[in-house]
Amino acid sequence: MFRITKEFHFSASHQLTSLPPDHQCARLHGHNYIVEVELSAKELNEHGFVRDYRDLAPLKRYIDESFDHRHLNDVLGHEQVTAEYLARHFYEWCKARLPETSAVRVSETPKTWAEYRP
Ligand SMILES: Nc1nc2c(c(=O)[nH]1)N=C([C@H](O)[C@H](O)COP(=O)(O)OP(=O)(O)OP(=O)(O)O)CN2
Ligand SMILES: [Zn+2]
Repeated sequence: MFRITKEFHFSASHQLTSLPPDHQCARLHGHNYIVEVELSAKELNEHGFVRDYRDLAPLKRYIDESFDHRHLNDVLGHEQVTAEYLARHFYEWCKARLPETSAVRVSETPKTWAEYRP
């Protein structure tokens, strides 16, 4: 199996309102998010690629236009804007366009990663 990954970066605010009020993430705050998309294939295409990295350009546009410098509770339309839910959201967006999508990871801080891999 061959696997490739590409990272996308954006900055955004969120507020996890279901957490207890003394949890720091119940307050409005922001992160410099990293989204890492993983694509997999048993065989390479005629160019020796799982998929051209350039084919992920629409995801960059989607992130720049809809997520960068926005409030994620508004973007996703719910209050549980966790790294886990973001990873699943981006997985489903990518899978609908790029069938080789096998997982998406999201980082909120330099020490944390959440992954969605069905
Ligand atoms: N499983 C999850 N736990 C937490 C999430 C999440 O999305 N999934 N999100 C948050 C906060 O939004 C934020 O990411 C804070 O994370 P945390 O690692 O607790 O933040 P710190 O950098 O302040 O942690 P230190 O240990 O002080 O470095 C919380 N949990
Ligand atoms: Zn947070």
